Amino acid sequence: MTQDEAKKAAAEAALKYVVPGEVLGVGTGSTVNYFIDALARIRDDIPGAVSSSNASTERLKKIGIPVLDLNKTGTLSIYVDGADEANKHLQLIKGGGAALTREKIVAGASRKFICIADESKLVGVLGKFPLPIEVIPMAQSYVGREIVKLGGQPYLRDGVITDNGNVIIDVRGLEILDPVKLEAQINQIAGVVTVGLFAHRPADVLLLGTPVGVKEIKAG
Ligand SMILES: O=C[C@H](O)[C@H](O)[C@H](O)COP(=O)(O)O
Repeated sequence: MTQDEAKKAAAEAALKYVVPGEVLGVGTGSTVNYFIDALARIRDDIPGAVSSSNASTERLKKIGIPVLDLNKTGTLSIYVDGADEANKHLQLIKGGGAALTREKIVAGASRKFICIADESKLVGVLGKFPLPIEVIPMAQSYVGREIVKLGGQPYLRDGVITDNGNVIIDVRGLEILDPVKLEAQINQIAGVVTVGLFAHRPADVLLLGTPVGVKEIKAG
């Protein structure tokens, strides 16, 4: 099984969590793209979706699913999104596609967060994947210096501006032993919009595509 087939299998497995007649939250990335393709088959059951990026918005509109404003929908039943890394507590690193802030907002506004990924994303300790941080442009050097104090090596992601008009700093060299603490520490730095650590609000269900089928891991 290729990595793409594993992503697709995980994405298809998430369909069973979709509540007919209810608006859902949709994340961003190559795994979510498979989920959006799958949603096309049941689009008549879906009144609309809240999207975490301009890219997903375009894709949802193409298959005829209305994209709604989170300020008008209230709490969502489910949010489906991928991850760059996940641990067994379903804490995640996200933001490889620069959509982390809107993703964290929609995840926070949803009752259930279903994470879909291929099995390579499951790790013992988070931090091998460079940790993305969305930063207000004028603060990029300052935030970089503060990250060095925390033991990380900050790299500006070249040529990337987020959907919110900000920059991304990727942090290497962090072994994240206490994700909840590090998330709070980085989010405290002035100029940080948010860090791509989803530890305070981890996923509720992790669907992992493996060669022997989709493995479901639940929180707790
Ligand atoms: O900003 C992007 C998101 O956090 C994605 O969910 C994450 O990068 C995983 O993407 P993919 O499904 O392409 O591996």
